[in-house]
Amino acid sequence: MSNTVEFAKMNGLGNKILVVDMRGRADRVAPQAAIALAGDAETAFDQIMAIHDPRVDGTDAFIDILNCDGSKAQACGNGTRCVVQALAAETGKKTFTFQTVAGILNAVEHADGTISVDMGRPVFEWDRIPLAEEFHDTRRIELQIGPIDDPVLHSPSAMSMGNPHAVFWVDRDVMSYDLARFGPLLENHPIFPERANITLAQVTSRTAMTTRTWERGAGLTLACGSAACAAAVSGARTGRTGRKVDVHVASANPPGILTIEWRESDDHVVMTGPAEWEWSGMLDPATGAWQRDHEKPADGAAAL
Ligand SMILES: N[C@@H](CCC[C@H](N)C(=O)O)C(=O)O
Repeated sequence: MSNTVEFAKMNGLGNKILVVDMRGRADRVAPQAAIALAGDAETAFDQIMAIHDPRVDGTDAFIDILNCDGSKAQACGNGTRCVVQALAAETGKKTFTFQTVAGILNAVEHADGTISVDMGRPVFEWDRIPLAEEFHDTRRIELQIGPIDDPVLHSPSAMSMGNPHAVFWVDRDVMSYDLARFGPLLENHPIFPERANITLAQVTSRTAMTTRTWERGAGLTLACGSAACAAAVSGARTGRTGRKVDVHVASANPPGILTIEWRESDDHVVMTGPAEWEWSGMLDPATGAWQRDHEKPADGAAAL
């Protein structure tokens, strides 16, 4: 293979991530390369996190995020934790500042290996989420699915965490809903002009909830970090929870929790959770051709 770059296959609670090192280059991972990598069982991923040279002073990198359908995403919480783990292993640094199309993100790797990402401020205005119609109060928008007089899901909270989210509040186990069927209909509903990530959330206490997400551009994934942030913020915003919540991601594998705090002091949302390196290799960002390199290092640390 010519024209190759290093990449790492990683995951955040099972959310499949390819961290691709595009530093020192002017091109980007081509959407057709992403689609080819997504279609191969070994490199199948939910998001690519492409690390580019910094574009503004004071940042460590610009991160370009692609979904497995080749579309761009503005935010990816689980993927950002993977980038932090990979760069921390490479550099020994513990704190990072990244630029994404949605803005600047600060992140830190803690001594226990968990990673916190400051995901920024949530956005609630209907035209900035964006929604196609004016809603004065986006804590509960008019949208339902199923029989008109007995909807299966209805009245989600809508918001942007850099990317658009709708959170449906449910009383039953989130795994008991046919999200594979409803997800695509809701993701592509005309109310969401840029599509949306669709989450089911069951609140279990003032400090805990369980979620499951159909991701825009990726479908059913094992975990979604920005959706966990959206669910936690929407829980607090609608009075269902306090501002610090343990989000149990129902389908996560390995099982796990994301702790989300919507800080009163500065309105920022901080997500804390794990990241895991699986293996590394080289890929061609134009075509998606790839080959595997390293086996897992003894200390389990990420390696690009
Ligand atoms: N898995 C991600 C979310 C990725 C982006 C999303 N599919 C979108 O298009 O907005 C996460 O952990 O946040």
